Amino acid sequence: MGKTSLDKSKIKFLLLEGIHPSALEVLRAAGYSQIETIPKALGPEELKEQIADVHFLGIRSTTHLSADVFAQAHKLVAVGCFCIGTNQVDLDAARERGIAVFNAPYSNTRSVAELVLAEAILLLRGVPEKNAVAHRGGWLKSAANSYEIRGKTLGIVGYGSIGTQLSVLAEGLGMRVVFHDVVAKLPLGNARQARSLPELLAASDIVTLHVPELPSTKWMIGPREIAAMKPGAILLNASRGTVVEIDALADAIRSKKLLGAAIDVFPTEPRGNKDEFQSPLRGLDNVILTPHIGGSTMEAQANIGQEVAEKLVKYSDNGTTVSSVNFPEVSLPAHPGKHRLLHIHRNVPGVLTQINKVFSDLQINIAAQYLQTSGDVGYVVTDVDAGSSEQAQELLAQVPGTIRSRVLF
Ligand SMILES: NC(=O)C1=CN([C@@H]2O[C@H](COP(=O)(O)OP(=O)(O)OC[C@H]3O[C@@H](n4cnc5c(N)ncnc54)[C@H](O)[C@@H]3O)[C@@H](O)[C@H]2O)C=CC1
Ligand SMILES: O=C(O)CCC(=O)C(=O)O
Repeated sequence: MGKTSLDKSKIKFLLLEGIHPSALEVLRAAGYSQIETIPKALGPEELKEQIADVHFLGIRSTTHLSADVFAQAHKLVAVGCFCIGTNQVDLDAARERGIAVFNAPYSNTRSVAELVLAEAILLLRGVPEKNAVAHRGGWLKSAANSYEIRGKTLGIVGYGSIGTQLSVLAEGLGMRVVFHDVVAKLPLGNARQARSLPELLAASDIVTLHVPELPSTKWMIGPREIAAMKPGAILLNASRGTVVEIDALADAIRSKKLLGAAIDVFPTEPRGNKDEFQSPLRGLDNVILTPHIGGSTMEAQANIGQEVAEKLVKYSDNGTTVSSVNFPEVSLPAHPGKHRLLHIHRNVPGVLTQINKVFSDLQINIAAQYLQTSGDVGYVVTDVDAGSSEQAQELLAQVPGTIRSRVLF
């Protein structure tokens, strides 16, 4: 891969999936003007065409970036996931091509916790079903199967940023909280950590899922786990669509094993608002179906837009990779009066020696140098006096093991 060293006016951003305008404000304020926005996700073929000349790509949860797609993204420097989850991106393939990936790990967590709690209350009162019946001209005034939330047990699977916030909010409403996590976690308030998933399932009136998409969480809730839940319990999933076997859930709702469910994420989701949503859960009145909007509040989206755009700008302007999810993390100071050479390479012995040989052969004085490695990739940043970088940049790009090099003026 060759060198990348561009004037800001030539750097292209492509923002997909209706990323909040706060991102554009940050990019424009930083001097970037070539910014294209598309309100939906793109399929692989369209994506390959669109990203061929793009330097920075912004996506949310629906755009899949595979090794195959990255193979066509010859100019891509970084990807911003304007969300928490990065399961939609082949992070290893990106790193191997020297493409840094960033996300917003916290900004929408409160929004998810609020939605889940509201859904739990509505489902315990049978509101989705009563509402659907009323829309069809019916009248379902009854206390049967309607319960207060206080005193009920909430089982939280995945006690991370979202799970812990939910724990605190639920206890505020008088709920008991039990959680399951693969890591030992400090229980907040009076919550307690279950010894296993089956123990949580057996103890909970409401089970809510807040795990990332991982091989270990794929189809984590299937027929066996649903059978282990209390009769008349409720299942909430605002994590990832691959965590719950949706046919098993539909069966459990139809057989009345479960009283209701709220599902925000699906194994297959439409790419945009004009595409049809298909699911075996359609038509089941006591299932709340939402179009992956757990994090879709104005507050969360504005914050995410700003946060991720700032990370892209920092990487573009200064080389800083702090909080990248797939890349060696380096925090860099400003470099006034210096040129900054960024070198991404295979993490094999001898590359740093070769890099520094370039500077010594050219008799270039190194003002500062930073190195970090992550797995199979190394990242070396070298500040040199302005005016001496051009020849060095050309020779650095030829160092064996180079993945990508860039110079910042
Ligand atoms: N519906 C929506 O719009 C949104 C969905 N999400 C999803 O929610 C997920 C969770 O978000 P955060 O709480 O911020 O993540 P987090 O990383 O803070 O917490 C996840 C927790 O799950 C635990 N975990 C991992 N594997 C597990 C397993 N097999 N069993 C039990 N626990 C396990 C981890 O140890 C961690 O404590 C995200 O990865 C994302 O996929 C996030 C934001 C919005
Ligand atoms: O808002 C989105 O597009 C995705 C939210 C989400 O699932 C996440 O943040 O991981």
